[in-house]
Amino acid sequence: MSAPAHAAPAGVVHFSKMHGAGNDFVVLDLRGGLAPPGPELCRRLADRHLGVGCDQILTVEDPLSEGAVAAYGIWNADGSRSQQCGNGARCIAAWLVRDGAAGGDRFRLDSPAGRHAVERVGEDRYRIAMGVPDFDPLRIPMHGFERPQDPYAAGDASLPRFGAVSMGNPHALIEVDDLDSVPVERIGPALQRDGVFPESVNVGFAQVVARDRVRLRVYERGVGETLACGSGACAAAAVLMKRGAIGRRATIVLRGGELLIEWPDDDAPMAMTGPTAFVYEGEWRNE
Ligand SMILES: N[C@@H](CCC[C@H](N)C(=O)O)C(=O)O
Repeated sequence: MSAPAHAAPAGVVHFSKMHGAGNDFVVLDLRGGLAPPGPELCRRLADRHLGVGCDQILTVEDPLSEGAVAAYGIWNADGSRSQQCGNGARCIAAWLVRDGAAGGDRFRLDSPAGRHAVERVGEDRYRIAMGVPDFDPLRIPMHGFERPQDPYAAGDASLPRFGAVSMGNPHALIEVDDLDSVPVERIGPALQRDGVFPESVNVGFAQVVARDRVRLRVYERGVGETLACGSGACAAAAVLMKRGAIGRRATIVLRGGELLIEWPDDDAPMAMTGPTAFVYEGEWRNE
């Protein structure tokens, strides 16, 4: 058995560079019980000038539950951990299919947020069951709106421009009229620092274009604005669908690509379908 990724033999770490709709990843194979990378190694790998460069580091790990083909872990570019990564889930699925470990076009994956049913629906396209969106402020977590009579907790339409939801990770959504003029770089970090979200938050800005089409930008926790955020697309769809602003099947248009989100009803798991891409294979010298 080889040594942990952050103490690899001769300081060499093999990785796959991938992206899903422009959200890019360094993928490390830690199956066989290899130790995960520490925050410092994640920051160095993610550095776009001095490292490989990516939004997230994803680890392929041994399954956590019976029937799953593998589990995956998620680290943001700043070294912090996350519980959910929609674009990452599709890329891990594609990685496992290429590896031969998936065993077919339908399989199950374990993530820190739970188990996901995966379906390969095209050469490089995957559909992932992303779980049931959770609007309970205590579980997002989001302070200040915990009482059941609060309009937010009740899912009331009286707060039409703001919403928050957990997709396993925390998301806030602000609906805007003109996405291109939103000061994403100012509002995103300000909301993340706000004590309302004790574990910080991924901040989405959505412009509804039609009942089945939404433009979205996301200022991600632990990264900054990315070209796409899969869980952010699900979160935006969840807030807008629950409010009735869009239908239950919608295309979310992100800066790096499009994701199809389907949520038949409030109690059903949400499904996200989108692209994956291998960019290159590499070796990182951990010196
Ligand atoms: N880009 C991801 C989300 C990655 C984690 C996020 N930044 C967090 O800290 O929760 C996606 O595609 O969902």
